[in-house]
Amino acid sequence: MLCGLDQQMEKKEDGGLYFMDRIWISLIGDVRTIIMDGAHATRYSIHPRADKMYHDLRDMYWWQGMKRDIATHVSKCLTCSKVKAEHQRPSDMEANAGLVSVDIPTPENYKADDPQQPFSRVVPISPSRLIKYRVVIILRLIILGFYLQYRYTYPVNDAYALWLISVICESCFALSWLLDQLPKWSPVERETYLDRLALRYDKDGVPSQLPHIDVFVTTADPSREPPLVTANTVLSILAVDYPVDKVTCYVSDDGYAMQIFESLSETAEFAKKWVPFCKKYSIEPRAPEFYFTQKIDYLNDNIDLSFIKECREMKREYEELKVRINALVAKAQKVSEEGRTMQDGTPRPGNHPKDHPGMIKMFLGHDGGLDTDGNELPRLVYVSREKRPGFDHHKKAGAMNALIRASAVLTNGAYILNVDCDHYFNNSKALKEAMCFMLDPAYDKNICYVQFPQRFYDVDLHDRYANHNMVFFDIIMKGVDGIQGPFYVGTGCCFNRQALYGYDPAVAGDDVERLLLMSQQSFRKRFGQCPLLLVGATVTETTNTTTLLKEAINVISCDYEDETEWGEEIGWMYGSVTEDVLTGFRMHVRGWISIYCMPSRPAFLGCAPVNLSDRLGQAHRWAHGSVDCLLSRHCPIWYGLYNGKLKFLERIGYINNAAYPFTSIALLAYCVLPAICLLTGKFITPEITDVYGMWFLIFFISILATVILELQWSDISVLDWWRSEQFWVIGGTSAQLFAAIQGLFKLFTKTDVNFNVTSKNDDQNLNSSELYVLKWTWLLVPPTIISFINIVGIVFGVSTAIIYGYESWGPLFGKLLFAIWIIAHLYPFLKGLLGRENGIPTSVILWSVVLAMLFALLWIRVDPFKIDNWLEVNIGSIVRKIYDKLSAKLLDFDF
Ligand SMILES: O=c1ccn([C@@H]2O[C@H](COP(=O)(O)OP(=O)(O)O[C@H]3O[C@H](CO)[C@@H](O)[C@H](O)[C@H]3O)[C@@H](O)[C@H]2O)c(=O)[nH]1
Ligand SMILES: [Mn+2]
Repeated sequence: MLCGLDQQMEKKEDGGLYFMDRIWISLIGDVRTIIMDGAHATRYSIHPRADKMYHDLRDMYWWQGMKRDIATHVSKCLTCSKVKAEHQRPSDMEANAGLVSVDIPTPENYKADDPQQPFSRVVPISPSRLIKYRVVIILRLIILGFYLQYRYTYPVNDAYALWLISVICESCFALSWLLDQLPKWSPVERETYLDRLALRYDKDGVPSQLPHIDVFVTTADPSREPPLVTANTVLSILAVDYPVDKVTCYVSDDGYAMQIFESLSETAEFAKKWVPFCKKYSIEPRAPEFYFTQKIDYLNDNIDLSFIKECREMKREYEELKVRINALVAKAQKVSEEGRTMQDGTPRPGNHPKDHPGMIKMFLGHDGGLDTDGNELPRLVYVSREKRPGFDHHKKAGAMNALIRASAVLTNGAYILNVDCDHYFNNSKALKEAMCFMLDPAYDKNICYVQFPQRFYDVDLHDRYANHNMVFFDIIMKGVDGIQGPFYVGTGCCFNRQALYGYDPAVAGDDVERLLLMSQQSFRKRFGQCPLLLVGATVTETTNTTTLLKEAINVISCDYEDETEWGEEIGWMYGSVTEDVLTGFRMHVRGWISIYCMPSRPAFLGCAPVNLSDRLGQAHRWAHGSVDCLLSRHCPIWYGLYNGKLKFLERIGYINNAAYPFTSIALLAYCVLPAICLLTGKFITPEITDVYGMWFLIFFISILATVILELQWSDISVLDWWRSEQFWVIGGTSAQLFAAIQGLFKLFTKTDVNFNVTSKNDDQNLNSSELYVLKWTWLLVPPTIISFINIVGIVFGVSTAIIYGYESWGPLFGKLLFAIWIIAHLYPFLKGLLGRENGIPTSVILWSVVLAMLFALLWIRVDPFKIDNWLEVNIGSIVRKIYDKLSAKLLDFDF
């Protein structure tokens, strides 16, 4: 269908839309000898691609027909009032139109084992579980209402401020809980049928019908993202289980690093041996570093001897590749010290990561040589977009947009999958998994992207800093998947190119119509000057490579985006460090749906930040991005409210995603409260009455019940949940708090946050000592203070209770629980903070602080100088006492 495009654009004047549609019909007619318009049909029947087109069309329209009926399409095409029937089958339609007799299968001869079955299905979550879950949510909401009402109506008279603050905080938490809870109302899980996909698109013996996919890999900083990590990702892509001529791997290098470029050419050479090896033995994963560190059981009886031999051989080859890449890294370090600067120390122009022309280099592919088995390999393209000082390059989003354009010119895959350089393909069928949704006619081409969960390979055993983020990836994402689809999380996501071009789903289905509707001028204004982009979807096989490369260099230049809609309306969105959520949001507003795909073997595995400072830095960047989003014109509360197609609950999900950093202000206050209570002896509620106790208990049980049921349907462990809870408090009192405050500042001053790339270790045997490496940042201050004052509060509370005697334990109990609850949440933080330096375990330091303070206070207790009135003990008196004691000692001292 797309081939006819050029002719159509030329002939636009003489028929417009009507003309186009006639061609479409005549194509069907052409192959099956039904002629609608003799002249056109003969003209196109000679087209060599006609047969393939017929199949495409049949797939597309017949399946849509199952739902909507082909007749509607035909009537639309013919603009013929004769075919009005909305629900006619092809046979009736023939009679009406008097021209169609295509042998499309009718529902009657549709068989169960027919390959034309849906490629995926929604696996419902057990209804009994779901019903229980929903009932509990509603109950919790009611109980929350009563609880809050009780709190509002019984202020604490002797500590009004404490009460007021705590009630405000609790209301904030209630609101944030609600925002968080609503989108989890109807979670779903999915299952794919790769065999059915293969039956229809990828039959043995016939050329594959699967669409072309461009895979994007981004790398930015060679010192934090070692070339070996990127090389492994690239190898896993080149070896992916997908027709080789239908995959192209683009590597975007924002660091303009020699070592990345050169290691890519080494990687391409190595791929010639690695790819056939992977395919021959169907190994997983196809990233050598991770394959070889798996335990391979050479002693297994069934194992093929030739496999053992080749495997050892490959392993040796890979070790050599590693040596070569490491040598390149070492060389580059030397060069960057000498070569990149001029005599006077200023950077050499044109050869600096922040000042250089665009560069593209193609490896492998058609003319890049064959692998050791004589087969072609997927093409590999290195792209480093132009950088000029003084330009806003828009960080990762800018890099992605440059890639969209370069790939449009060079290969123009209908789908785009993007991964971070450290996220390798752990499941070689990942592309096919995505296609199970993209090509499924049941979705009627309404899918903008298929998102895979982020999984990580190098998280410490206890996942101390909640890197796995299970609550997000296994609960929240499944929840929104049941509404309009998961959020885009920046990596491991397969896009429909049309959606990235900013089209609405309804228009995107019909490329031809779309291109015709858009005048040349508005096209330019939107996409920029590149004529090849203009023709968008045309097959560009005829143009020679040099012209294409020249054009590709043009589209990755700095000023290409001037006065276009890149980053504003189309492509990856600018204006936020977390370009990802915003990009997905724009698509959902346009009415697209997205899909969450969780194959049992994780599709991609990435590298998580190892130590506390990196983790907090990342959480800070995310939170900052969310705040940006909330305060930008893309604020999910308002954006597209009137003419957008965002579903209500999906909107709530996005609002929660953008507003969560602000809860941290309430959280901070709430974490300080227990310490104040302990030190002043006051509390946030009037003395604990039976009514309050009852409401609190019921409320607590309802929280527990929702959590338990949630863990049940989502299948995550209590520990995973607890880690997320802990990190909620840790991140909330540091990263998110700062982001919220900075965001508010940014409203007035125009400062921007940096995209500090998270460092990735290429040695995936995690060095546990690194877990405790700590760089000092301001982010650490608030949680440290909170922990400290709460520990002091506990010590103070306990020791005064000891002083008072046991009657005073009663009222203390609530306060102590409150403080311990906070310390328990901050525990991983304290462990990270105190680290394991010099082999002293954290617990020792913690305990010594606690014991020392206890001891000091006990010492006061047995002090011979008794305080007259014990009942008046408060901070003042204790301090006074210590002071008295010290001064007495000092006075005694014989100078
Ligand atoms: O100017 C830049 C900055 C970053 N990157 C790339 O962006 C990716 C993500 O960076 P990373 O430091 O690994 O951030 P993470 O926090 O681990 O990444 C998560 O969060 C980001 C948004 O903050 C998303 O873009 C990522 O896809 C998502 O995995 C990496 O491949 C970088 O090479 C660029 O290409 N250009
Ligand atoms: Mn990362």
